[in-house]
Amino acid sequence: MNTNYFTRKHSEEFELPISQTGGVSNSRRSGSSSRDWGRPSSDSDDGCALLVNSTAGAASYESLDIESHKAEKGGSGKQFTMGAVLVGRMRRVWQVLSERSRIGLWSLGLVLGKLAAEVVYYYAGIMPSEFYRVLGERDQGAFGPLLARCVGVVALAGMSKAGLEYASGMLGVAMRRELTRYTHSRYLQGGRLYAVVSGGRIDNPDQRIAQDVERLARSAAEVLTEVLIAPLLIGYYTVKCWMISGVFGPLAIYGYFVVGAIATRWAMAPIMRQVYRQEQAEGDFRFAQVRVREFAEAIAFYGGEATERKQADVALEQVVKAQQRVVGRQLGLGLVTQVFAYLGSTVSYVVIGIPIFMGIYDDKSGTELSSLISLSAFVSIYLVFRFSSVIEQSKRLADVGGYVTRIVQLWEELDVLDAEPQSEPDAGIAGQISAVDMTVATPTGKRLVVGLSLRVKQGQSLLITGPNGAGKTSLLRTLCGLWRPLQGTVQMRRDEVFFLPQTPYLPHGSLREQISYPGVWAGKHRKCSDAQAVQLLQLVGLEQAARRMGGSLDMQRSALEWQQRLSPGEQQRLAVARVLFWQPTFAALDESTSALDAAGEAAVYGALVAAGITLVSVSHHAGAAEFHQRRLALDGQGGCTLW
Ligand SMILES: Nc1ncnc2c1ncn2[C@@H]1O[C@H](COP(=O)(O)OP(=O)(O)OP(=O)(O)O)[C@@H](O)[C@H]1O
Repeated sequence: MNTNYFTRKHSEEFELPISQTGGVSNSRRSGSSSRDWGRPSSDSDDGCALLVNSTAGAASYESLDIESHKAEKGGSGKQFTMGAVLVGRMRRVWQVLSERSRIGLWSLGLVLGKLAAEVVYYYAGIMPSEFYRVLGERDQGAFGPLLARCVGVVALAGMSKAGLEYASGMLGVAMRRELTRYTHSRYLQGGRLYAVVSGGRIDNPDQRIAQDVERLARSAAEVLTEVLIAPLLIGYYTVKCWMISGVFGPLAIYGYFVVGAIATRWAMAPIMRQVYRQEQAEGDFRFAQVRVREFAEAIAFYGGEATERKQADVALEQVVKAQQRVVGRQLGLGLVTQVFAYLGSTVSYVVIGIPIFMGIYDDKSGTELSSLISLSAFVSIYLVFRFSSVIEQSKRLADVGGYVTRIVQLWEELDVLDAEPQSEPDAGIAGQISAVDMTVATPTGKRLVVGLSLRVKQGQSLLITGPNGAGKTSLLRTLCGLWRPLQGTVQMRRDEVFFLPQTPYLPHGSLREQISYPGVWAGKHRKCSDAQAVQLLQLVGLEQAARRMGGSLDMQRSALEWQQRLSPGEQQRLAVARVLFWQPTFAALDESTSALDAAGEAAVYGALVAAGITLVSVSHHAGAAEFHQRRLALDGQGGCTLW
């Protein structure tokens, strides 16, 4: 939530437009500035007027637009590159992970386990060379113990491999948990969720959190162990190779690796971009599926399945095309990595061939030479294998790069929001909501209410009316701090205003939790007692519905169940019970009783007023007027009348 939308001002700084007795209509006064609008009259200190200085308004909006553009560049503008930006983003992911000790422990355990396993693999690898020797020398006495050793080593190697897979899986899970928790802690706090979702600069944030993080964690856990262990093993096998084949062996293999690395780098670049796009298409596809599920009833009534199928197929095609592009780009990389891996065994024969043809092993017998060739082949093939494994990780690294980009982009967007100056949570004067010279506009820049000044004092409930699309909800959002005014200022105390949208929000939970949602409000943790719950349910006329649902206050139900088992009117009543529970100074009701019958609406408004809650309501129902002292009528042209 962009709480910086408020400018701190004291009430004495207000220069309010005239509000004559009986109200004032909008008056355009070309040529004068908002400061020329005169002083508040003695009996009324607020009013409503159209902004006159439209040039200033336009200039102000321009600057807002540029700001948001800058934010976009800073936030998600930098995308899927292989260069410094990606390295920086990967480092950031690592920082987040390394701050969590469990990740460090798992990684360390995995590296140690992998090293131990490598020792076992080494002994398994030199077995053929020993068999060559024992069989070549027809040493029957040594054959039995060698066979037993071989079975033991192979069993150990199998166990090591299975154990490592387990540890790598657990590391992936731990990484996922930490990355997701970190993202939650930044995304689900202080209005960030709304700002990201309504800002629209980050596609499918839910998919980034639910899917991309999981894929990143899984791939990264596998890549990580390979990459961490590679220098140790490469060093060890380089020395071994040197000892067997002299300096030419390692040199030949290192040269071979450099060529392979360059070819891989070249083949890898396009994949990351495609992985990023595939993830984006996956997110859109999933969103389409969720929407169809959410509106299943409406689609069934309309018989709209055929249209939905067409749209779902279109979304599927996007995913499939993106996936095909990824698979296509992987062909080139696969070719490079496979050729590199298979050519590796040939290189190993070159490595042993050089000292043999140079006559270095001329003194060896046939059996000794066979054993040496076998040992050398193992050592150099293993060295090549280590290099090719590093190169093969690049294939996974391309995926990791795509996932990292999507996740860190979301963090960067949150950084941008964090960097915006924040208003104090208690900005404003207790017991009033006020706006001065305020222009309300949609995020797309459409001006809905221009130059409005008003003050809602405690005990003076305000009813906002106007035709559809006039901007009533937008005005309420601005007064409650969800949107920033395009011009002018809004002052209110966030801990005084409780907002109820037209569509009630009933999350997973018990009836008690529904009443006391969000559980913490205005710095207070509160839980509804049994007696309170019964009283509130009576006040909003929900006793029967509660009985119908089993009468238990603590039975957990899914969000879908709440949606299905309570009618829209009953859901709205339950939401009103929440307001009565929290007893805020102000309740902002955005058509929150639109689904109630007339008697029910009167009863809940009566209960709210009796509880001493000042209402700022949007309603199309004539009956609502008697519960409000003041009225603001929007004309749909940017103007309004207050009386
Ligand atoms: N997030 C948004 N982005 C772009 N335009 C928006 C957004 N929210 C609202 N609008 C536009 O602003 C205008 C006013 O919408 P708003 O919901 O405030 O009207 P309203 O008076 O509450 O309408 P109704 O009586 O139908 O509820 C509409 O044209 C709407 O399309």
